[in-house]
Amino acid sequence: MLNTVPDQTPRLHVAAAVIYSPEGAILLARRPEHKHQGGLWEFPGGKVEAGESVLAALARELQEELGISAIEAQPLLQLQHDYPDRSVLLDVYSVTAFQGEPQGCEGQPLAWVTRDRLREYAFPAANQPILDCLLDSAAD
Ligand SMILES: Nc1nc2c([nH]c(=O)n2[C@@H]2O[C@H](COP(=O)(O)OP(=O)(O)OP(=O)(O)O)[C@@H](O)[C@H]2O)c(=O)[nH]1
Ligand SMILES: [Mg+2]
Repeated sequence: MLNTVPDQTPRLHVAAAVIYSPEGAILLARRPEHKHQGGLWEFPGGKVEAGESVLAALARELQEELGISAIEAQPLLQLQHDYPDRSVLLDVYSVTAFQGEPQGCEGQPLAWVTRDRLREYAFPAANQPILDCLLDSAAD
């Protein structure tokens, strides 16, 4: 029988957090060199596992990567991006309260960055709509 079903790589579902300090700075983490989009700065987070809710994934990733517990998270935006080697669906939340002091638990460098300095950091291409959103809201 002819195979008429096109090859489809499933879209990777990712939960990511724009984490705010009480002073309003945003936490960035640098992706390890050997990982997808390595060396670029990201909003902490990771893959949603099968059967897991996005918020549960977000909380788990922030605990694993930064050692913090998210207390308040609001949906910010959802976006899709097709890299040559993978397609992602990013579910982005604003985290405005958390418990603990963020640390690079996986050895990743961290930076607290004010919105006016976000442009100085190199991000994966998928992140452009997130940056547009954050920079737009800087106008208010
Ligand atoms: N966390 C995060 N991932 C992003 C961002 N932008 C972006 O394109 N991604 C992509 O989304 C995917 C997230 O994967 P990840 O490497 O964080 O996943 P993970 O924490 O579960 O890591 P693991 O696979 O080593 O367990 C990667 O392909 C990554 O390149 C971002 O701002 N934050
Ligand atoms: Mg991750």
